[in-house]
Amino acid sequence: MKKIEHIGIAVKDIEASNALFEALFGEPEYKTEAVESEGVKTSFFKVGPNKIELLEATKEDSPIAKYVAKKGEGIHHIAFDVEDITAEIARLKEKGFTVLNETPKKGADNKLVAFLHPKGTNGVLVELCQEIS
Ligand SMILES: CC[C@@H](C(=O)O)C(=O)SCCNC(=O)CCNC(=O)[C@H](O)C(C)(C)COP(=O)(O)OP(=O)(O)OC[C@H]1O[C@@H](n2cnc3c(N)ncnc32)[C@H](O)[C@@H]1OP(=O)(O)O
Ligand SMILES: [Co+2]
Repeated sequence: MKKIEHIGIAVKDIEASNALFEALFGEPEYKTEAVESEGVKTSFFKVGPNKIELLEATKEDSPIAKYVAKKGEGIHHIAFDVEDITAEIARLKEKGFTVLNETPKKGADNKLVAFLHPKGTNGVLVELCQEIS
């Protein structure tokens, strides 16, 4: 894994949270994108070299809707940048991690993504991200 690609924060109202995080960071979001397959609207902020992803659910069975209903708003996942997501999935499976989608799927911001189950990672939902070239 190369670096943290982004930190994902689950929110109830992305418009209100965009204003809040703009006030916090001093810069507005640089991108917004809906990802239908995950049932989310996202927005992205740059903080120096780091990236924050806000996620609001757009449907009831979205992972974000379930998470907010159970735990409330807050840090939902940590995403790591990887060179070769298919190789990384194979390596982590071999190590005994539970990969939630063995076939990488299209995420936001031009990435292929895969997730590890938080039950196998001390309660942290881990996302792997590979830049689509
Ligand atoms: C925008 C695209 C992409 C990007 O490009 O960046 C994204 O970031 S998409 C983000 C949203 N998508 C996902 O999260 C996909 C992966 N997640 C899942 O497949 C599911 O959420 C899950 C992790 C398998 C949980 O689903 P499910 O079992 O249906 O939900 P439960 O509510 O029953 O949870 C079971 C268990 O897991 C705990 N949990 C759930 N989510 C998290 C989390 N984010 N972090 C830590 N723990 C989590 C939940 O609390 C339950 O625990 P117990 O209550 O102790 O059983
Ligand atoms: Co993410």
